[in-house]
Amino acid sequence: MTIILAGDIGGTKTILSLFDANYLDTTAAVPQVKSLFEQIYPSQNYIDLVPIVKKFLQAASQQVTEYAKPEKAAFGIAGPVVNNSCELTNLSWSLDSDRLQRELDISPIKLINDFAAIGYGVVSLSPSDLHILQPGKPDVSAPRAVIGAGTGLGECFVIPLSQGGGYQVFFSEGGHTDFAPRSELEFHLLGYLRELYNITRVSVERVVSGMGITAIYQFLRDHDISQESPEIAQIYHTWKQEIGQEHKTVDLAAEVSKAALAKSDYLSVQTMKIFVEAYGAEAGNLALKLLPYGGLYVAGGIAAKILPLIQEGNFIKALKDKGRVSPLLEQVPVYIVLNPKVGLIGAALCAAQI
Ligand SMILES: Nc1ncnc2c1ncn2[C@@H]1O[C@H](COP(=O)(O)OP(=O)(O)OP(=O)(O)O)[C@@H](O)[C@H]1O
Repeated sequence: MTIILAGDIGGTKTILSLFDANYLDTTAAVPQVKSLFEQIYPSQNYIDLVPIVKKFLQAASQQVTEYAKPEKAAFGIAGPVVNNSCELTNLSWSLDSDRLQRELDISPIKLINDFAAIGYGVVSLSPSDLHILQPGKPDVSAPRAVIGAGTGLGECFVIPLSQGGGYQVFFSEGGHTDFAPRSELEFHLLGYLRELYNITRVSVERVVSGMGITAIYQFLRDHDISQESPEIAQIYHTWKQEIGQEHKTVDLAAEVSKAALAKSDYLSVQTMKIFVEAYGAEAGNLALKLLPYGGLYVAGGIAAKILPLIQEGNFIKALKDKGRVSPLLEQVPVYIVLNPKVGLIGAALCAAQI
């Protein structure tokens, strides 16, 4: 039995899990790890990751019959990871693997970006973890691409290693590439966002993310306020008042998306239509750059929550609407990732490979 510690470290919560990687076969097409014990901790209640891990291992030693001290660990972290160290976005934690290895007496420990962890995780997902949006013609020797809208927009790619099996994940800053409008309405949206944020260049993350949903909603309501429903108006005003506050009582993006799913609010439906199309178009841009015949995986917290809106067809239509090269994209398998633990599983797989 090879015990591995994996973590998904976010500004709000820290999820830790002990995995058994004993039967991990890196030459197998789909590597697997098995979770033995998992706990969730509110990150803000702790001054550092070390006390959380110690508490977790203490609980695991009491509750897991086949408990053994982890041989190695990897943590997917919400923040820029450089040389195995990271200053967390939204937390005062400063993590580096040398210190963690010393204080936790576990070695090696690897720190990776949380979206890169998703990249490690997608290769191991089973069919029930995925919704197939387009079957394409899967080629296991080709790259896989991962895109995911959540608080921001993450993009990475995964390359199968020809020798010895396994995969290598490359993180990217693709979410910060330029938003490219494709219609009159989107050109207006671009101008609106430049004024709203007082910026000259608009990144695609400003549109394809939770923050993007709220911005698109604002754009449409400012364009024609008469269309706003009293229910969403109330949520919008509370959301606006709470900007800059630490404690928030509403999530405007979530409310707009729920109203769009229920088809109960005109502006919300229009907002999500623009969002879904822009998301599909950016997924198509990523696909054109990588030709990921191994699979294009749509991860992140939003996609699975709005699956019926994605299934309506505009996502895949925008993805493939690329002029002369559109037929190339017919062969790309496109999957929506349904398993919210993909990042945690990915961290475990990353640790197993070090
Ligand atoms: N039902 C929903 N529909 C659309 N957007 C939603 C929904 N619920 C939450 N969101 C938005 O999703 C974003 C959070 O995404 P996600 O759950 O992927 O978190 P994350 O990016 O991993 O960040 P963290 O976990 O560190 O907070 C927020 O911007 C939120 O407004």
